[in-house]
Amino acid sequence: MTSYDALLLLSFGGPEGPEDVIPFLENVTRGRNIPRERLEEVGEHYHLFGGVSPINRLCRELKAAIEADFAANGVDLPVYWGNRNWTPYLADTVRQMKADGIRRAAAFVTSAYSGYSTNDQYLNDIARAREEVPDAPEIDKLPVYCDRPGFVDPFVDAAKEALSGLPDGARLVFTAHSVPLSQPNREHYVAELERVSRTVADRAAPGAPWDLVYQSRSGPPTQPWLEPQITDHLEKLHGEGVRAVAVVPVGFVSDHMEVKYDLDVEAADRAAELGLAFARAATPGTDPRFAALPRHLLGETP
Ligand SMILES: CC1=C(CCC(=O)O)c2cc3nc(cc4[nH]c(cc5[nH]c(cc1n2)c(C)c5CCC(=O)O)c(CCC(=O)O)c4C)C(CCC(=O)O)=C3C
Ligand SMILES: [Fe+2]
Repeated sequence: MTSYDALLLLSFGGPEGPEDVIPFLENVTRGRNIPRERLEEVGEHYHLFGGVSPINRLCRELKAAIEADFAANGVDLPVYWGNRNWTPYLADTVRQMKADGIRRAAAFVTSAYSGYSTNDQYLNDIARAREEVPDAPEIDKLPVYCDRPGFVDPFVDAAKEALSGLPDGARLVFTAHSVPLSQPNREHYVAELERVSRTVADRAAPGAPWDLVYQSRSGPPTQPWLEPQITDHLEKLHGEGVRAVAVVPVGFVSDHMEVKYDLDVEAADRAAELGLAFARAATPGTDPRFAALPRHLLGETP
């Protein structure tokens, strides 16, 4: 079905113990203009969870789910996994692929959208890792998949499920990671987020109002980022008489720290203070429809 001889799962990486937290944050923010206080604050989020981000476990589970999907559908390709910011580092994975005789791999990235942070930076990661490995395998990133049923359908079900536990008239609030307004290709990222949010809203709660908001901003306060921030938005909705919100994290593929802290702790606490009923929709995670996406995308490659 394809001329690729491996699939590479490419992700962000996260700490797996308290001693990893600072070195991980240093890796993420190297060469970037992130205030020291923001780093200390984010470090605390990780320490609340024992210094362990869920993201590496989620990647191991997704890798296993993709392998199961391949096996069940007669796709005989090995699956490798590498990260940008923590072990297993991508360059080490590429070195292993080379040692195993892999010549040409397709990369499935744990980010569904166009834009710099969500696409271009992963292309840079691949280029940099390949430069570190003599005679490295070719690696092509699979296409942006935010509009694919394997990504959208699990969110539709999750949005319905979140709404089902809330009183009538609950507002659907879609959320994604904020980025600086100056970030290259930001307009593509935003256009896709709006499109996915509209699709999910139309299917989960036809005709009901919905909003797209942002979370997890960092950077200096003087630098403009995508807004509104979810916590400010919850206050605004409350002021308008909304009494319940279903938050749907369409910007992410799994329940990593930006979801487990910034939504399940920070946004949920703000909602509780306001007296807003709050439900957070699940992310695709290891949904079999999501785990089948790499196979579907590979099926379209020459
Ligand atoms: C668009 C986007 C995604 C979604 C696409 C994708 O999934 O890739 C994403 C995902 C993630 N971001 C993550 C963690 C962090 N991101 C940071 C910083 C930043 N993120 C940015 C954007 C995004 N980030 C930006 C513009 C910055 C500023 C610095 C820079 O321009 O790079 C910082 C530094 C501290 C802070 O400022 O928060 C941390 C620790 C984790 C891991 C979570 C875990 O451990 O479970 C994940 C999945
Ligand atoms: Fe981030």
